[in-house]
Amino acid sequence: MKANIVLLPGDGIGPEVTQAAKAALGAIAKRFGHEFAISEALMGGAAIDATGEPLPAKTLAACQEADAVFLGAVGGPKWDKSEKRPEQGLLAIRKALGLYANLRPAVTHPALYDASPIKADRLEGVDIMVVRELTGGIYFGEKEEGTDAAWDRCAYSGEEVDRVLHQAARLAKKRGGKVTMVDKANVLATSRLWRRRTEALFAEHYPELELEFLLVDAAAMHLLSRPASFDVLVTENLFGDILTDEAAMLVGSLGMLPSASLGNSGPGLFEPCHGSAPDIAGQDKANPFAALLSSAMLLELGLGLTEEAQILKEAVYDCLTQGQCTGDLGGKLGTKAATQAVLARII
Ligand SMILES: NC(=O)C1=CN([C@@H]2O[C@H](COP(=O)(O)OP(=O)(O)OC[C@H]3O[C@@H](n4cnc5c(N)ncnc54)[C@H](O)[C@@H]3O)[C@@H](O)[C@H]2O)C=CC1
Ligand SMILES: CC(C)CC(=O)C(=O)O
Ligand SMILES: [Mg+2]
Repeated sequence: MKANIVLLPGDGIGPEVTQAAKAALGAIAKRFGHEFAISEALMGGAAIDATGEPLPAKTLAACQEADAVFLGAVGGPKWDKSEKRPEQGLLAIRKALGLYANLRPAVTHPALYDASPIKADRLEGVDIMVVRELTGGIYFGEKEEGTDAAWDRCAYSGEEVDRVLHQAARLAKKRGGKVTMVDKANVLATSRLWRRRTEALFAEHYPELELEFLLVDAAAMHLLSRPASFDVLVTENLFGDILTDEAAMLVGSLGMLPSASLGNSGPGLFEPCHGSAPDIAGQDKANPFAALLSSAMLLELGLGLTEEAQILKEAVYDCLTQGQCTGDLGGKLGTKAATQAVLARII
């Protein structure tokens, strides 16, 4: 097949892990005879430096015309005090492409049990699909920032809630048949909206699914004490952001968590859950597997190439089984060598 893929390397370790993704997509294309036109565009801090904007119009236009988009990571101390922030570009592209559902799978693997701070017996069989609402809530509300006071508005419409709930329910039907909805309904009005919409929507459309409600503080605890009891976890933007970094440590490292951001039409955006990791940037230390697993999601969910995605995932997991991984997982390989180990299993 022919596909137009746009890469947004971004900042910090973003370009390092994007190189890994590019190499893997190239290797898959070669093995299966696909023609992937892979191009790169400016995004985040790199784009601010070059153009003054975190998401230049040219970049957005290229993404809108693409079949799929891959993003490394954006941000870093260099831009933390600047008027325009790299992260604004990330929020803007998610909004512009209508990517309201962010799928973040957290799946444990026996080869990584030692890398997790959680006891191995709790990690057996953990396979959680977090569905994070991505274009609403407090990240997108009005804000005011004064020297002595500041506020952020958190707002959701029923429609915004329903569409991501449908996405979560459809996934649960194909998986273990359970949905956990996480909110703070004992305090927040928006959470009470989420709860009412969830009760009504599941009663009407998905009565066959098991439905669980958890308050977010307790959910953070249950994720560690009984992670294997979760199937699909659906939640609002802020809670999903936080809980998925926690879930990454069930797997063993933030460098292991991939994601797919999807809307109703147009290209999906595929990105590791981690940030630009300034503390290890430029040192060949970044774990490229979250980026490679995000590339597998791009192949499967972005381009419909299921077999190709499976080959890439198996290559990553085989490396893990053989201990061929980066330092965050207890391995000895650098980013480039870990990527090569995966590529050697694809060709
Ligand atoms: N999607 C994105 O572009 C995101 C961007 N950010 C931005 O990234 C910058 C740094 O944020 P932090 O809070 O430090 O979060 P971070 O996710 O960049 O790093 C947190 C910790 O995890 C480690 N880590 C992250 N990815 C890793 C990988 N692939 N391999 C090995 N270790 C890895 C880092 O070294 C660091 O110790 C900030 O500017 C933040 O706004 C943060 C999260 C997501
Ligand atoms: C700019 C932030 C919302 C990025 C982030 O932490 C994430 O998407 O996980
Ligand atoms: Mg995050």
